[in-house]
Amino acid sequence: MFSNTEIGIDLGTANILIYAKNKGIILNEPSVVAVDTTTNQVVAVGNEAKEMIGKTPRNIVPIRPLKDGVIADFDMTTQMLKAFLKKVSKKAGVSMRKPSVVVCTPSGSTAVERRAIDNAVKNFGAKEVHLIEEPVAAAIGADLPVAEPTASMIVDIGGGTSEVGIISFGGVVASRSVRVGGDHMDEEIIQYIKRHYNVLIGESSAEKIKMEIGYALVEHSEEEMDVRGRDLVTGLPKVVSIRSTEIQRSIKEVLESILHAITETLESCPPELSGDIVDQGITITGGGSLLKGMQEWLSNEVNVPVHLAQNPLESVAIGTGRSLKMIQKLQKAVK
Ligand SMILES: Nc1ncnc2c1ncn2[C@@H]1O[C@H](COP(=O)(O)OP(=O)(O)OP(=O)(O)O)[C@@H](O)[C@H]1O
Repeated sequence: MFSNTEIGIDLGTANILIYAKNKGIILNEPSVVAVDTTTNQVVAVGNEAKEMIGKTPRNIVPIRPLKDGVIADFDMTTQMLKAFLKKVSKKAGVSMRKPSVVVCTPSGSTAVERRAIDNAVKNFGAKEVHLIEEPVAAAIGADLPVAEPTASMIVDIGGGTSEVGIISFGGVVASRSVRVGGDHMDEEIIQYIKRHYNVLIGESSAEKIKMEIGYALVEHSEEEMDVRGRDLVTGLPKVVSIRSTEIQRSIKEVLESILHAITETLESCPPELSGDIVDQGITITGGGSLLKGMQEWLSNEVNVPVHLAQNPLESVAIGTGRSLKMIQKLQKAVK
């Protein structure tokens, strides 16, 4: 049924990934656009635009059109999507003649936004466009047996949202979506350092701290890191030394919200499927699953084995691309 190029797009809050059949991931860039406010034109997208954050002249504003799992700026989201599609058609040598496209959208997007994304991709020349739910895409990408009559549980911890789903027979049996993810951990780190040290640090620094010395709520040997920012009292640059236990404390609430979504989903799982989850465990995907200690902490909390997917950052995109074949089987992957 899909005779032309088959493309899967993970339209994430933090990153956008494009997957092409037989080629794999052909684009993986931050979901950022840089806009010239004097002309309202997009001047850069992706990596180039992200590098501009906090460093541009006043008229060039880098924005994240997707925020907290929803499309915050629709016009910019479609412009960004078009720019990326153009880029892959030029660079990756993927023919964009009437591609069949599956897009995984943030769970919080409304029917109007979904329709508009559908239109934006169709305007680009797509022959057909399907939208897919994030947990299903993540589960397919993580090689879980989604079409089997056995329950697979997936937790995708992204930048703006965390999605929990139990899937069986190609359909979602139970799910939860919370608007917390890795980006909120960064925000909490910024606030913590501001409150305790009177120093303001940028988003990129906060993300770096999280990746280097951030831990889920597990015991670990203390680590330290020097952080550069602006002293809020003197206005001058300042370096402070931060400990990993401080970072752990600052992101505790975000972690607990994710855990709460998992326990709620387990509670709403039909009893005959709960046994499968105890046997198979839970698979975690998304950038947030890479936080140190995440696997250990979650399995301790829910008393079920937790596995890290093979390509946690790419699972949704891979699953989105692969789902083209299964699209008719997937109950919820409808236009
Ligand atoms: N090694 C790591 N340790 C901790 N966090 C990480 C690591 N690598 C990436 N992240 C975080 O993962 C998040 C991005 O994850 P991902 O790319 O899966 O999100 P997304 O799909 O764009 O977002 P969403 O699913 O909310 O739309 C960011 O907050 C990033 O800082």
